[in-house]
Amino acid sequence: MSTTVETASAAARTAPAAVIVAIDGPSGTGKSSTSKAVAAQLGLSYLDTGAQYRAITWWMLNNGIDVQDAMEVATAAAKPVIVSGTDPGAPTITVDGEDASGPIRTQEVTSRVSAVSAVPEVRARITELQRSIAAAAEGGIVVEGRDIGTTVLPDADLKIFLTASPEARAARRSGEVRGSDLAATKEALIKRDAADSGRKTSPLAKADDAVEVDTTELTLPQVIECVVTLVEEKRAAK
Ligand SMILES: Nc1ncnc2c1ncn2[C@@H]1O[C@H](COP(=O)(O)OP(=O)(O)O)[C@@H](O)[C@H]1O
Ligand SMILES: Nc1ccn([C@H]2C[C@H](O)[C@@H](COP(=O)(O)OP(=O)(O)O)O2)c(=O)n1
Repeated sequence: MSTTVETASAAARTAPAAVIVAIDGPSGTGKSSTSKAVAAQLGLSYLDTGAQYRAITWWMLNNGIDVQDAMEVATAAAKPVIVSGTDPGAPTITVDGEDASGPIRTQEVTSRVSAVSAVPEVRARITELQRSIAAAAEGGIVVEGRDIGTTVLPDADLKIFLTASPEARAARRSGEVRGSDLAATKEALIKRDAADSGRKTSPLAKADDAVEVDTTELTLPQVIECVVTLVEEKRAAK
């Protein structure tokens, strides 16, 4: 009996406390790259919530749903089965059992995702899924998106809001696609940010208690180091 108690308390002394980290911000600020690296370095799970909104958008487009028709989108919102893998070293996403990780990154999905993700029934469904994934991550999790700190996980242990100038963000994004037009990338990115920030239901916003990190002049390793330090401080205080 006493051995069990001693073993349990020894484990509590050695295992780091589980932390829930919310990382939000607009497109191209470094959320995905930072979140994956931080989670991998600290042994946490990882969830890309943008991939889930992209996945439901991809399903709508494949199933003949008019994504400009909010009623049609709302009616279909419960149909696709979306499963996210939370290993930061190999994140996965399937829709109705099919690997969706490639097709969700097409230009067509990118240009439609803001309309679909503005529909309240879509947000309710995906938010519930995100909360259940976070609750199941026993060792802690880094969840990245637009409304994680404000709506999905308002009690997160640490909230980070990443920003960067539109110029830096557009340069990063267009650097990913060979031959892409920088001006057009910047215009599309600003348009998507405006749609995501302007929607009624849980818009892109910084939570009052989030730490804002401007990544414009920082390298990715510097941003990762900054967030790792913040997470370690929170863990130590738990
Ligand atoms: N601080 C940084 N400096 C330079 N490039 C960066 C930085 N952070 C991210 N990147 C690069 O910018 C691109 C977009 O980053 P990503 O993590 O996908 O952003 P987000 O998830 O916020 O849209 C990626 O190619 C990534 O490697
Ligand atoms: N928590 C979230 C995450 C993403 N979304 C929506 C709004 C975004 O424009 C799209 C795509 O998100 P994603 O993070 O993949 O976007 P990036 O192109 O990586 O910046 O999904 C959202 O509404 N709420």
